[in-house]
Amino acid sequence: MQKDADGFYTPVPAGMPCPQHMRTRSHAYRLSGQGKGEGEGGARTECRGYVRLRAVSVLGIHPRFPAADDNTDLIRSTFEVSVTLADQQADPNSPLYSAKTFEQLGLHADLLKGIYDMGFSKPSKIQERALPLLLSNPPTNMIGQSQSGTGKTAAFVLTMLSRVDFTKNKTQAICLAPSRELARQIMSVVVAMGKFTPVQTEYAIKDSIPRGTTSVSAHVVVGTPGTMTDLLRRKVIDVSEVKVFVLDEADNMLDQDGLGDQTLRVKNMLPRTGMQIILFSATFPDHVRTFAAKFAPSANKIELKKNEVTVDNIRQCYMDCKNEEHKYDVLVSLYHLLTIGQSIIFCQHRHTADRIAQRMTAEGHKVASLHGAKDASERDAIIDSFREGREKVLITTNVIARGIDILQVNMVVNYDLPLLNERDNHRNKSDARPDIETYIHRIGRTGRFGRKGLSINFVHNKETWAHMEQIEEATGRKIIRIGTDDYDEMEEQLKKALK
Ligand SMILES: Nc1ncnc2c1ncn2[C@@H]1O[C@H](COP(=O)(O)OP(=O)(O)OP(=O)(O)O)[C@@H](O)[C@H]1O
Repeated sequence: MQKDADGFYTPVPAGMPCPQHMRTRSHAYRLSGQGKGEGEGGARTECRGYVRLRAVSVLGIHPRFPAADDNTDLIRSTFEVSVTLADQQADPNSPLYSAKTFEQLGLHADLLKGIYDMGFSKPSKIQERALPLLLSNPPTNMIGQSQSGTGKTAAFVLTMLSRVDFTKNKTQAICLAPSRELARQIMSVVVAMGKFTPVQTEYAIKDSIPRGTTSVSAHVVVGTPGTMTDLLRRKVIDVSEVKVFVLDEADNMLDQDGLGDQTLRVKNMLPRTGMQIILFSATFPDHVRTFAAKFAPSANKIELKKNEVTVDNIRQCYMDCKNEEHKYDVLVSLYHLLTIGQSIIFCQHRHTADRIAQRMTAEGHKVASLHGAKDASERDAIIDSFREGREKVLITTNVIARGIDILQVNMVVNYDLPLLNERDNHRNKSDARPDIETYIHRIGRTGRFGRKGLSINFVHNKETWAHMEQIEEATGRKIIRIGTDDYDEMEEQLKKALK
């Protein structure tokens, strides 16, 4: 296992023996088809790795998620991983479908090497459609929408890397994301895809650049809007040569009730002409679309219809809880199922996440909690530990609702359904409205790139019931009931969902 300067693990080359599982996203991709039940894959790669015997589950699901650092119960596995996404990538109705190869998309040979090294074999639909538009000259802005987990990151990372002139030691591409966790993840993709290029990278996230640094000239800078604004204001980054400006989770980044002001401030400090602006998200609600079109004028647009926004491989369920306290009991009764793969529990407030985590820990369960009130280094340690599979259950807030890509996550629980900002809601609780976009992003933390996933919503009163119905209507997807008192039924339903 190797750590680079930023604390990321260096990808293990395709086809190499695997000493440690789940160390990098790219590597994790190659591994995630291990065992049965993942016959849908397409990228054929193999791994002779270690399998944790203890991971055999009550559901009979194969030990797909080998983990952690203790080697005591690891045995050398001899079976091969063959992730055959081919079926889905061959289905024209799938968001993973493409009629083209990466070669046909006009990418530089060094980037092709990076892509194949990550275990990708064919583009997804968004990559096939967006890349030729993104790479054509003169550069044209892009507003791109595609379902969660369908490969948007690769589309904009390849564009940034394609447009950088590596002979110049100047910042040429800037990417903003709504959370430090997502910025770090995007950077890991830049590093992996740019492995065969001389790309230099830098973060613009809290505590990433030592005080006193006066100049950053890395080719690609990835960060969050607050820190980026600060660095640009202090002229630490010379932006005169910036050619590409990317907003991941663009609807969130442009939302006037969220990060919109800060993002606009960043844009106003970047070159006014000749800069390609790229906006990507799985959701673009109507109230942001108009602003997005102004922010990225004359953009090529790739849009989804409202009923296409969620993917079919995520089974959406709900559990009818008696009251707030019963939600906790139900969560605890689910614990065993939550730890078969990995799971993320979303709460509306930080204090709820902390309280649940403390209670569960006190009762002997192993869970982690992550939210924006924790300091930067603690946040990094928690998400890294979860990514590496050391923690199986992560209790969190909306801070990681978007973008986070951890293939082993097969369950998402909405302990609290997402609500629109309280300031948007009327004081009267019954006027609160569900945050449909956040719901779509939260459940999208599972079911990545064609994998199966399950989301469970806890409803416990008239309001939450009404919110769930509104979500059903807005997404055009049925949410199926799972009983809370019959453990066998619960298990049976979960088994069905993950099959
Ligand atoms: N062409 C490909 N072949 C195989 N795997 C791919 C391909 N493109 C992307 N992936 C993998 O699919 C997963 C999801 O990709 P990514 O995180 O870019 O999704 P996304 O569309 O940005 O999702 P979100 O909307 O949640 O941010 C990642 O693990 C990525 O490595």
